[in-house]
Amino acid sequence: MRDFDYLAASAFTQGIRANIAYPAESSVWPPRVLTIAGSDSGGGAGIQADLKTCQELGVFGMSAITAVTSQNSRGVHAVYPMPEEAILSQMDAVLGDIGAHAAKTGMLYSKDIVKAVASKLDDYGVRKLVVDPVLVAKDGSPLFRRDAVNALREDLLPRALVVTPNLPEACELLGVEEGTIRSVSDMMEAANMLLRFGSKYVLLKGGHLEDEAFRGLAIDVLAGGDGTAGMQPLTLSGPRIATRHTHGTGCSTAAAIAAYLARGFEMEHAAREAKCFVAAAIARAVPLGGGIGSLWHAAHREPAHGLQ
Ligand SMILES: Nc1ncnc2c1ncn2[C@@H]1O[C@H](COP(=O)(O)OP(=O)(O)O)[C@@H](O)[C@H]1O
Ligand SMILES: Cc1ncc(COP(=O)(O)O)c(N)n1
Repeated sequence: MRDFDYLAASAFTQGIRANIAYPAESSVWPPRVLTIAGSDSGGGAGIQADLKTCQELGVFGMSAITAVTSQNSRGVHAVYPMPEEAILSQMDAVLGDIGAHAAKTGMLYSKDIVKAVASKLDDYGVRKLVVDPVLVAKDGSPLFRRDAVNALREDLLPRALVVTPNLPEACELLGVEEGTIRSVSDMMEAANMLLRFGSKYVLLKGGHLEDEAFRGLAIDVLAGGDGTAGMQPLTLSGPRIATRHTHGTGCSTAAAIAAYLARGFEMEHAAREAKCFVAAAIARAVPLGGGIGSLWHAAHREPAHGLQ
């Protein structure tokens, strides 16, 4: 089997090939996703990654920018948070007119921004909410103020359909030392503990996991669902691609989940398809700049993947 041939079997690619017939009503088609996140001038993460992902996955992407970052493959040079008023005004403009079938939050930076966004999402009754609790960039630069963590826990997670932390973010949310989650079984325990903050699902991403027993694999854990808190979570696993060019993996995963949810997929299906989409984009990552290169979002439709 050629690398990533397995992607050809995904429901999404089959759907694209078969030209999925969407219902004609404009309230349903095209499916729409609002991303509420920071701008990454380097084009690899944040709003830029989210909108590329939406376009690739057949949904109409819209944005409310929470902060402008001057960023490239080597790191974050500066962060300019937007005034809350400007963020809420973007959300009103989009949600009050075009509407969104799902929303995704990324970099929210401060307690005040988290609280304001949470309350605005309530006003519009956005139910399919994917919260990516973005805290640090791949080079380790902080993308949040410390006061945002508690607000994420108390104000946003209870409203989320799914929260998608990586391992350091999960430790921060749980208030344990970074590096505490060291194995897949630690991930399962942590994912169940994160459910206590009130999201319906937790997708704990294992890109940072260094578990010798699972070398060669990139494993995520999905916990939650109807009445399943405390039960054994699911593992979603795929080959670990040997590359350092992973700028934008987290944003693209959360945006892809939002896109699939907007298209009507159930959570497990959306998470599995998102993982396949991101795996292809990592396999074809572009080593632009002198640091950590970015994903290539069009990879899933390239002939090399047997998808056309
Ligand atoms: N080298 C890799 N090969 C394959 N999949 C990866 C790799 N690194 C991360 N992933 C996957 O990419 C997604 C994002 O994971 P992660 O890197 O943990 O998030 P973040 O970008 O927020 O730090 C997860 O589904 C994870 O399993
Ligand atoms: C504006 C912004 N938002 C999020 C990230 C995290 O990126 P990643 O997806 O690699 O964790 C980033 N570097 N910049």
